[in-house]
Amino acid sequence: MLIPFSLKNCFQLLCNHIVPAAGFKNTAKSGLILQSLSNDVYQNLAIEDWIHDHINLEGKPILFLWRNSPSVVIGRHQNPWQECNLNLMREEGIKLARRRSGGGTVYHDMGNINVTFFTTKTKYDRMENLKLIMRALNAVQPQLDVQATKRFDLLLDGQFKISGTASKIGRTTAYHHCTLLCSTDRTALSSVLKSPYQGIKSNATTSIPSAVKNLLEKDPTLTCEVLMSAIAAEYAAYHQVDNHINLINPADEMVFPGINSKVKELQSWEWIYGRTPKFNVNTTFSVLYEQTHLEIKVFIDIKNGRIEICDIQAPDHWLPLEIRDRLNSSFIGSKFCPTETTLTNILLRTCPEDCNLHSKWSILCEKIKGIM
Ligand SMILES: Nc1ncnc2c1ncn2[C@@H]1O[C@H](COP(=O)(O)OC(=O)CCCC[C@@H]2CCSS2)[C@@H](O)[C@H]1O
Repeated sequence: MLIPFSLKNCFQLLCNHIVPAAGFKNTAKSGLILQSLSNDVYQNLAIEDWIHDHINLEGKPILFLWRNSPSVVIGRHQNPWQECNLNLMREEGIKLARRRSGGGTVYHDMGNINVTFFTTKTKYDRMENLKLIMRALNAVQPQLDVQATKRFDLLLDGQFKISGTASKIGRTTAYHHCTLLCSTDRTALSSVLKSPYQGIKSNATTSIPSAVKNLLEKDPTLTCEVLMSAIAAEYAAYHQVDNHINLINPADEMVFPGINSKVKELQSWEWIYGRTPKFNVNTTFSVLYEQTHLEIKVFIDIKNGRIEICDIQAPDHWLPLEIRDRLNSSFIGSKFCPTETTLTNILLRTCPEDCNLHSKWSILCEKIKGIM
């Protein structure tokens, strides 16, 4: 049963969960089922952080159900240039988010359900949570063949991934979150999770691609709504809590004090791109200039998302050495990002009056933007 949460009773409920150190009495007897009213990936990830940071989960686990508008969610230690097609995502308005948990990259849309299990660190048990999801699935469709793997994926018919797992373990609390593919756009999923960028070297965590399937393709009655209610019902039965799905608004500062600053941090360039482990790009491209093909070599070192070393090598007769060196050093410190303003300003700073050089540098800039 869905119960819209009034601000007052939501606050009350959450207060009951807030750590006693924050001055609130903790009187809640059992767990809680929450569902987000927002489809914004940053707001929903911020709710996870907020609960992780503020709530005393001792004897009171929380289940959080949420869905996002089209987004790609990378793991904490990943490289977005290696994992997805950033240009396509920009064109299609698909958000990019970096989560706090480790692991690989997944695609979310309204056909994908996210399930977060919050517990104390001692009660944290991913296999137990996956078994709960499997029981929920079998309760609505007993014929489904779903198995959990050693990596905590859920496989349909022994071969198609329908769920991926990640987790964050804090000092006292932990959460395990997983996806569940119900009716996701599989074409978008596979095109967006294909990186077109060549020559990247890094130690970042790499994703493990699998063949995926939607539960709705197996059985058209398995809609997101049906699956979310089934998971909530199974959770309520297992943890002996109310079968209410409490709807929460992650934009509500009254209920979640400090939530907006968490959202801002998750949306920031510094968190999404700047947290990428150090990497380099070593590539070559060909430029057509006055009917001749020129080979341009590029070597760029990127640290904290910014260019640390830049070595663009073009034939000397085409781009004088001195200019090339000036251009290379102008890049240092710039964000590795095609909308970075310094990319265009470099042009004016380096060769303010030379039209010929301007046009050559514009060509190079466009090519370099293409690898960002
Ligand atoms: N939504 C979704 N669900 C299941 N599998 C997916 C999904 N999107 C992509 N994939 C497949 O998984 C691999 C990556 O697998 P890999 O094992 O590398 O990574 C994961 O599974 C991470 C799961 C993170 C879950 C969090 C829960 C809330 S926020 S995100 C990818 O290349 C695709 O083949």
